[in-house]
Amino acid sequence: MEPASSDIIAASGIKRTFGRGSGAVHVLKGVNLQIPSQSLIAFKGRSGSGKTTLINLLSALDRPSDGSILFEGKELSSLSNRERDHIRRTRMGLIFQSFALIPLMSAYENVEFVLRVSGYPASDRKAAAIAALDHVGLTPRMHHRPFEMSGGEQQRTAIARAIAHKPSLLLADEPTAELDSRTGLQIMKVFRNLVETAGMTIIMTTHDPAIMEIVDHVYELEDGQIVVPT
Ligand SMILES: Nc1ncnc2c1ncn2[C@@H]1O[C@H](COP(=O)(O)OP(=O)(O)OP(=O)(O)O)[C@@H](O)[C@H]1O
Repeated sequence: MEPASSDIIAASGIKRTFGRGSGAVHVLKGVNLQIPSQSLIAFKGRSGSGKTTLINLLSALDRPSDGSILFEGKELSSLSNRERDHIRRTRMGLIFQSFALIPLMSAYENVEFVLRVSGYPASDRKAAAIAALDHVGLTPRMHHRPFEMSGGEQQRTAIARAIAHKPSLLLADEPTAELDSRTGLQIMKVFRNLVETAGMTIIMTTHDPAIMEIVDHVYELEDGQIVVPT
């Protein structure tokens, strides 16, 4: 199938093998994917099926052993490391299961700090951090440090940090795994709002059937390939 211009990601024949020779592990064996812009997508699959490996490839943290990944029409593997870093820092946001916040900094400082180290213009940093925290409903808690916040608030801080530079793609590896189901659904509301109001595309991994019910598409990884999208 030809990639449609409205696809933010078009990947074909992606393979990823770790190791060599008799010790080689063939994790992805020819994954094809087309992700429409402004959609909320989940990858599912048993533990070890390659979800994190795929997220690392789509976010240009890793390179495929074979195959092509077009992100906003650009072939990621043809770019230098510097160009890939630039795309990741400007067009993508990453969120992890463990939040990964800096403990001694407030929510606001956590967001502002990441803008600072990624070279975001100094004159716009304060406004961008405040807008991102507002987007996830954290304005009242922005001067609290992580240990003074609930798990859901900490994850919303991590989301604010990932969206403050206004990326087009948000990649989230198990973002609700450490949260109870009610809080997990609140995070999904934040994601849905980002898709609807900020026009982002969100790709997440999950094991939670309740979450698979509320995303736009679920892709299942099995035996190194994507099986029937639902
Ligand atoms: N750098 C690496 N070197 C060798 N093997 C690796 C490497 N990274 C991942 N693997 C292997 O690839 C397979 C897929 O791992 P991956 O973390 O992508 O699975 P997953 O679907 O995200 O699992 P989980 O649901 O448990 O997080 C596993 O067998 C893992 O051991």
